[in-house]
Amino acid sequence: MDPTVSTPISESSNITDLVVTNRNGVKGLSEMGLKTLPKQYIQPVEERITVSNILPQESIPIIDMSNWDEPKVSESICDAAEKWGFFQIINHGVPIEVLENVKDATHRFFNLPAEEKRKFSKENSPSNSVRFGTSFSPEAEKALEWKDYLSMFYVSEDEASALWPSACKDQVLEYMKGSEPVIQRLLEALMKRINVKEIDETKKSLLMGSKRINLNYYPICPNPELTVGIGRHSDVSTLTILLQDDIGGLYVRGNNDSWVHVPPISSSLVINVGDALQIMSNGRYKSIEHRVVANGSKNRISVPIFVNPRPDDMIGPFPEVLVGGEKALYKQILYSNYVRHFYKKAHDGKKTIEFAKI
Ligand SMILES: O=C(O)CCC(=O)C(=O)O
Ligand SMILES: [Fe+2]
Repeated sequence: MDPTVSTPISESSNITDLVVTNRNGVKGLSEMGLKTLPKQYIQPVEERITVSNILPQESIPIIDMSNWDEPKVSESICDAAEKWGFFQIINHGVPIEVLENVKDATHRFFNLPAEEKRKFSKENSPSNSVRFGTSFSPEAEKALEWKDYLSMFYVSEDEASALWPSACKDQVLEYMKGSEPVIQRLLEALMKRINVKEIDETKKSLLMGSKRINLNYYPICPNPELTVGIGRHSDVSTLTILLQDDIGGLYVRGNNDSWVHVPPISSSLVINVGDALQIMSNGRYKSIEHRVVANGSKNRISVPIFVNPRPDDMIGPFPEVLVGGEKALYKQILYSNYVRHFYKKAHDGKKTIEFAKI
């Protein structure tokens, strides 16, 4: 072959090697300036977001938490969690500076040279609890997602200080610490409505016994309409606290086949119910499908904290919810088995929860 004629990268079968195996990430691909989307990223038509299935007039609730001890604030939180499973909070008490710092830290990490980020890939990472990767589960996916991520499971402050990337660890830890009071308040309000009057140590473990934080990076995409940033899924958390930048692109399942945009609101946090809370509340609070579009002109970031049970907790509907004779919809399952089931397949809407159904 004439060595001066190189194969256009978009036609190359080496895309998966470049992005996934060699850990350059989709950011590495994006920065090569390719003009068309590689076929590995082309989603089936039904998975793409088009104008025709968006409801522009709808929006998820926005809740002002400045007077969080007033009953009407708790009521709005519970109503939003029951009706939407998704809402935004403002005046939540996490300092703006902490939020800005974690966004800067996210850019700082992803702007590191590929060889620095690769130190945290599956095969190189100093710990199983820190992982740099791309897409969601590339081995199981028919079409890849246009996203890179750094995922960190929180074990302890010491472990985080020693093993998390120095480009972001301090800011990420501050954000996790700063969001603790609001997580506690949200869970207290949600528990009261379902008859759980006190969050004792056992409940605390089930509701917020472990945390995972992800830094998501969605680079500029040549044909955003043909792919997704993240495919349809619900989270496996009890609650997710999501910080997004000012670019937008997160959509939440509305009625029927429609999708509702979550517009960025400066200094707000997006809260959503995850599968674990749906199970514990016996379906009273519902985890809702959501997805992220790819963007043709801007690099987007988001930073979700997944508030989870501990991996070795057994989860199921709380006895307090069933006390009036309500039938349990879900069985008792080991949380780590549930999570394993989630990660071993591609994103597939709300199918994971079938695993827990009676
Ligand atoms: O980037 C977003 O807005 C949402 C991210 C998300 O849904 C997730 O990481 O589970
Ligand atoms: Fe999510």
